[in-house]
Amino acid sequence: MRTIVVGSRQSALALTQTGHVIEDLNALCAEHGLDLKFVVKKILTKGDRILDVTLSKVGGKGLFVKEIEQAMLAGEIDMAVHSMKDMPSELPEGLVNGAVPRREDPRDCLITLGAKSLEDLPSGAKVGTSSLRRASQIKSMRPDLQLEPVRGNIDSRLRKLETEGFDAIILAAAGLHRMGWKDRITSYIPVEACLPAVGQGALGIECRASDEELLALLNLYSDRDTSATVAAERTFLGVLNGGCQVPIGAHAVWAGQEISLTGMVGSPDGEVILKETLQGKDPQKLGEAVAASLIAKGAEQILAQVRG
Ligand SMILES: NCc1[nH]cc(CCC(=O)O)c1CC(=O)O
Repeated sequence: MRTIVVGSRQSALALTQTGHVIEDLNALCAEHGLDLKFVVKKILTKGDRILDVTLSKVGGKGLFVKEIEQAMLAGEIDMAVHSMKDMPSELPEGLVNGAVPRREDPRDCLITLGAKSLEDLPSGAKVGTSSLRRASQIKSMRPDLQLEPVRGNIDSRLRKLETEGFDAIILAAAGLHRMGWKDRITSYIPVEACLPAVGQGALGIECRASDEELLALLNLYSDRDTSATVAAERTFLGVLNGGCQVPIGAHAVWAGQEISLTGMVGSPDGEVILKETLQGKDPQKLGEAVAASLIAKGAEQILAQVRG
């Protein structure tokens, strides 16, 4: 019997996601007669240590994954579960994304103290989000709202809704669903109104490229439909050279025999929202085509202003 050491960040969401994946993998092992056991090892990442500083100022992609990847390359851990949204586009030599399990709800959602929906919020209401993508799209619908940064893990953001005078905050539905906190959600924001972050709601499972035994199991776990739609979204983001600190959104779904990908680049004030939807069979070509279309509409000028 081999023991697989699963590295995880210490946040409640990371530990919960890791726990869910281990449950699924245990079930798959039982079903396929595989003799593997999983244990969790907590890792403190740079992103967790500086959560209260302005993350975008510290910069650098993959603030949450670097330490985990180093531990994996050193053989201290064997695999790690990441939110696809936080996963850098390039993995270090020797590591691979072994599985993209079936996606959770990709939408953003609103958690309010009183209002029933975004439309229902009074003029001037204070809405918490640190995401330029969310701020841009919400401002374009409701320029009268006051958007303010709110940092921290989802549990501390929910607390801040009450302690820091917000009327509402916006979070990814997937995180709340996984935590079992569905009842905190006031309303879901349709993807047509607010395109999610690339990969939102999806997980990626990283392991060493040489770990054939684990890769065989992860291959059974991976969801082909989610893999392809997330690949289209990530190609789109890669062409625009975006991380999570830029006002870029994308969402891909299967529409019959093809993938339909919508991409968005917006100005932080919400005055310009560029969008394109295209269909295609090849995730890479589709991601590139949607990015090319937005570049033709002026996406690079908007992004250059944001990057400063
Ligand atoms: N940026 C932080 C982050 N990374 C992943 C999730 C949870 C949802 C997901 O899997 O996309 C969240 C919280 C949020 O944005 O509300």
